[in-house]
Amino acid sequence: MAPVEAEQHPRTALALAAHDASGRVSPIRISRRDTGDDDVAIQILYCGICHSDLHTIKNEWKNANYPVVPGHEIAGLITEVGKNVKKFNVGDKVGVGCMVNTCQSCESCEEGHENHCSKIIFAYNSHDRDGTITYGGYSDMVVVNERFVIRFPDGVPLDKGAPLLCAGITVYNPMKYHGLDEPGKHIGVVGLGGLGHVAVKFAKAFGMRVTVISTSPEKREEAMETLGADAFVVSSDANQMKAVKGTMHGILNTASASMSMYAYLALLKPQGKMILLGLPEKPLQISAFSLVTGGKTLAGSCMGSIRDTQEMMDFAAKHGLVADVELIGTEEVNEAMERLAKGEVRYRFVIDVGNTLSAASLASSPVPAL
Ligand SMILES: NC(=O)C1=CN([C@@H]2O[C@H](COP(=O)(O)OP(=O)(O)OC[C@H]3O[C@@H](n4cnc5c(N)ncnc54)[C@H](OP(=O)(O)O)[C@@H]3O)[C@@H](O)[C@H]2O)C=CC1
Ligand SMILES: O=C/C=C/c1ccc(O)c(O)c1
Ligand SMILES: [Zn+2]
Ligand SMILES: [Zn+2]
Repeated sequence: MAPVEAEQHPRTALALAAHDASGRVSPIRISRRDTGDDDVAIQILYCGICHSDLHTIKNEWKNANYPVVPGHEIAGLITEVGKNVKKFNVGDKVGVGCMVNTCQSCESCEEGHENHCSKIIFAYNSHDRDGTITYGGYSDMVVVNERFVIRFPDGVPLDKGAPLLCAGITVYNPMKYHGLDEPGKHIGVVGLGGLGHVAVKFAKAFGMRVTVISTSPEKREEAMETLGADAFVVSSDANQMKAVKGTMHGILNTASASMSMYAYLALLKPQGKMILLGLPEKPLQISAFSLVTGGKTLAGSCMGSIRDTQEMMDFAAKHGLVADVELIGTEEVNEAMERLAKGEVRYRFVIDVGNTLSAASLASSPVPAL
């Protein structure tokens, strides 16, 4: 379907958009739809920067529909509700994650696993029902069907809670559905970034033993002392890897780049499971022997349903679990993207949209209309 020009929508909003595969964003004026009967309008205050945003704007997945306005860790306040809206009121603290609609009638949708709907509409870079391309949370407002809106529980702050809307649910979901939420079990977390660091926190909240497997020796101290990991293994150190061989019930693999799976699969116990979460640009390298020997399972997991996302947020509130964030202004996003590409973030950049994305704050840079 050819994209319909988005300026047909009646409302204007400010946003940051990528226009090419350079990995950079710049201010833009976009349009948003009016608040429909089943919609809420949200003033966006914070938005996390997920590595998927970077994969997408660099066109690493070869599906970018420029201009791309990224952002699917959206937190803010409801400013308007449509006449059929039942769950929310003006002023409520809410969030929006990776999806903003699905078909609502297929088997996956009916079973409450709408994250697996083949007609899923992602928060950005996706064809919406009216043919326009969706724009994400690097923007001052958004209009979303209420079914795809998450309530922020008391005690979860909007800035540190925003990353839970993608990173949080993406790691919580496989823990819940693969039996990796049981006290005493040993879980490995590959990659200590946005997903990885919240995986450590959820696993500890479930009472598990957690080992981080990282390419970055400099993350050891923080992983163990601040995040609460029980052990830290540098993947390039054969002795360290050997010491934990065959000890893990499960591994969450959050690496954003391609890798050889051999040494990582060797860390699993017989019948252990590795769950792939990372979506690298290039294929992974794997030998059948790594799986067949020991009867191991290699699985994938994609985000989580709206029901599970709300459950995860409520669990986070109960356990005082939030992301470790570096709060940045809109003018720092391009530098943040460069640091994210190098694995330098501790551990999630969150854009302070409410305080730094306004026509006045962008006055020094031209804001082209789309
Ligand atoms: N399945 C799903 O539903 C979702 C998938 N994703 C995907 O998950 C991945 C991670 O996202 P996010 O946590 O935001 O990214 P981050 O960049 O924050 O973290 C990724 C981490 O991967 C590790 N890493 C990087 N390169 C390599 C490598 N060559 N070998 C091993 N480890 C490596 C680094 O950790 P260290 O320094 O510790 O080695 C890095 O910090 C992305 O590909 C993203 O697109 C994201 C959300 C949802
Ligand atoms: O950050 C989350 C992205 C998840 C995702 C999963 C599957 C897929 O095809 C995507 O384009 C994104
Ligand atoms: Zn994401
Ligand atoms: Zn569906």
